[in-house]
Order: sequence, then structure tokens, then C-alpha cells
Amino acid sequence: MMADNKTKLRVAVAGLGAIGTDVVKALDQGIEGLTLVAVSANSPDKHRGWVAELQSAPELVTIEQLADVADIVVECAPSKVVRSIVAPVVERGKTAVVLSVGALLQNEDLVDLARAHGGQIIVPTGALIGLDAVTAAAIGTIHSAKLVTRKPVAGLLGAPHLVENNIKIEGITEPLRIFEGSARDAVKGFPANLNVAVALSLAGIGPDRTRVEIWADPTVTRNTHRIEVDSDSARFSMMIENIPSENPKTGRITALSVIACLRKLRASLRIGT
Ligand SMILES: NC(=O)C1=CN([C@@H]2O[C@H](COP(=O)(O)OP(=O)(O)OC[C@H]3O[C@@H](n4cnc5c(N)ncnc54)[C@H](O)[C@@H]3O)[C@@H](O)[C@H]2O)C=CC1
Ligand SMILES: O=C([O-])CC(=O)C(=O)O
Repeated sequence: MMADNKTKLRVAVAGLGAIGTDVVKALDQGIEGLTLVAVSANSPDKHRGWVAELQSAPELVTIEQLADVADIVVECAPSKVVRSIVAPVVERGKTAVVLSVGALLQNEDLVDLARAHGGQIIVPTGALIGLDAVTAAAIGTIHSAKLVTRKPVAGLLGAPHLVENNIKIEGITEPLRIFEGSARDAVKGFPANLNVAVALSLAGIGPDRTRVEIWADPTVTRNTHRIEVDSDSARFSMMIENIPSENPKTGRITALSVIACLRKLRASLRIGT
């Protein structure tokens, strides 16, 4: 990172939706060692008012400009723009925090780019649970890793897998398994829903060996993720039941996970892997 311990790292946020807005507000309220310098939005005029009232008065710039003005860029945007946000950051040896993790599978060279230039890509635990244990187990041998996701119908509508296979979930009265396969295929079919599957796979045994089940479940109101891991050090299963944010596809805890991740960057006491 560019700054030394006494200098604040400059942070920018790309995308002012459910996650980005909360992250911007938290940065504005103050996170140890960090300062908010810029934000980027698809419709800047919609955000000019409240952004101008922030204490830190960040600049509103395009996603391509973020890497020039910040040391850390937090991507909270749709997966299709991840490359445009992350490539210039890591090419400058800076840090990108990536939420649209699924996009990393279509852009695997971004990690190579970061390696070549001394940059870093950070994937927070986000909507999931237990990536501390998965990364630890992966130092040894993980035999199997599985994710079972259940979402209310509203959190899944419009997913390409449903549209392409003509799977109708509106009006179902019982849980319906709508996908079973690898994490790689899960995120192709559900790009706005299954970032967590890719995060689990990158922490553990990769997108082809990580198994995923997705259920449309009219009996739940929360986005529910259960991970099951068997390894030579431990066997564990963990479940998280996320209250949806104003974006029904996204759990409220996701923004909090990003804020916790940013706090860890310069905190005097750091808990967890
Ligand atoms: N890793 C994880 O655990 C999770 C990841 N996500 C992912 O995080 C991303 C953000 O999620 P949300 O905030 O819920 O989405 P959202 O749809 O509420 O917000 C995305 C924002 O990005 C803006 N945007 C679009 N194109 C842009 C551009 N070219 N420049 C600047 N801004 C642009 C949109 O206008 C929108 O305001 C999504 O890709 C989502 O799938 C969501 C939940 C959990
Ligand atoms: O449950 C959530 O908050 C969203 C989600 O699964 C994802 O994007 O991976």
C-alpha cells in the first residue's frame, strides 16, 4: 500500500447501491487510518445532493478515474464493470476490495495483474460465513466443500438460469431446488446471487470442485447460506440467515462485512484470520 502508518490511506467506492451507500456513510463517519476521497455512480446526478453533504466531501468521478485518486478502491457495482474498476487499481500496485466476486472467474488474469504489479485483491466474507475456517482448512487438505443457498422468490427473479431454462418460480408454494452443480456454473446462472459460492470456492478447493445447491423457497424471508466442509483438520457446517437489504438479492450484513474488512486494514487490534 502507498501510505505509511502515519498517513491515512485514501479510499474510493465504486457503485452507490445497497452496499456502496452504507460503506460510504461508514467511511464518512470515520474508520481508523482511512479517508474517503472519491465515489463513482452510474447516474451521478442522482447522488450529487447527499454526497455533497458528507463531511469528507468525496469527489464524484468515473470508475476509470478512481485508481488515480485512491489507494484502495471498493467495488460495489454490477459484475459487468468489475474489470474496468479493478484492472487500473491493481496495475498501479494498489488494493481493490471486490464484492462481485463471481466476475473474478471470467477475469482470472486480474489476479496475475495484481501479482505482477504488487497490487492486491481483497474479497471480504460478504454475505457468507466461515471463510476464516475455510482458508485455514485449505492450508491442509479439504476433501469436500458445499454451499446450499435458499432465497425467497423475490431474491432470485430474473436470474439467467431461470430465464434460459424457462423455470417459473413466481407463485410456488413449496421449496424448489432450481440448481445443483459447480460454483463456476452457479455464478454463471445466478450472477447477482451466487457471489458467495465463488468466494467459498476461492477460499477452499476452487470453482469446479465446490458443489452448490440453490433453492427458491417461499417459506423463508431471509437469504440463507449453509456451508459444509470436510477436511483433514476439521469438519464444519455453518449457516447464516441474512435479512435482505433494500436490494432483495443482497443481505444487509454484506455492507457490514465490507466495513469490518476496511476497519481491519489499519486497526491496532485485529481479530480473526
Ligand atoms: N460478495 C458478496 O457476498 C456479495 C456480493 N454482492 C454483489 O455486490 C455487488 C453490489 O451489490 P448491491 O450494492 O446490492 O447492488 P446494487 O444494484 O444495489 O448497486 C450497484 C450500483 O452500482 C451502480 N453502477 C452500475 N454501473 C456503474 C458504473 N459504470 N459506474 C458506477 N456505478 C455503477 C448502479 O447504479 C447501482 O447503484 C453486486 O454485484 C452484487 O451481486 C451482493 C451481495 C453479497
Ligand atoms: O445473500 C446475499 O446477500 C447475496 C448473495 O448471496 C451473493 O451475492 O452471493
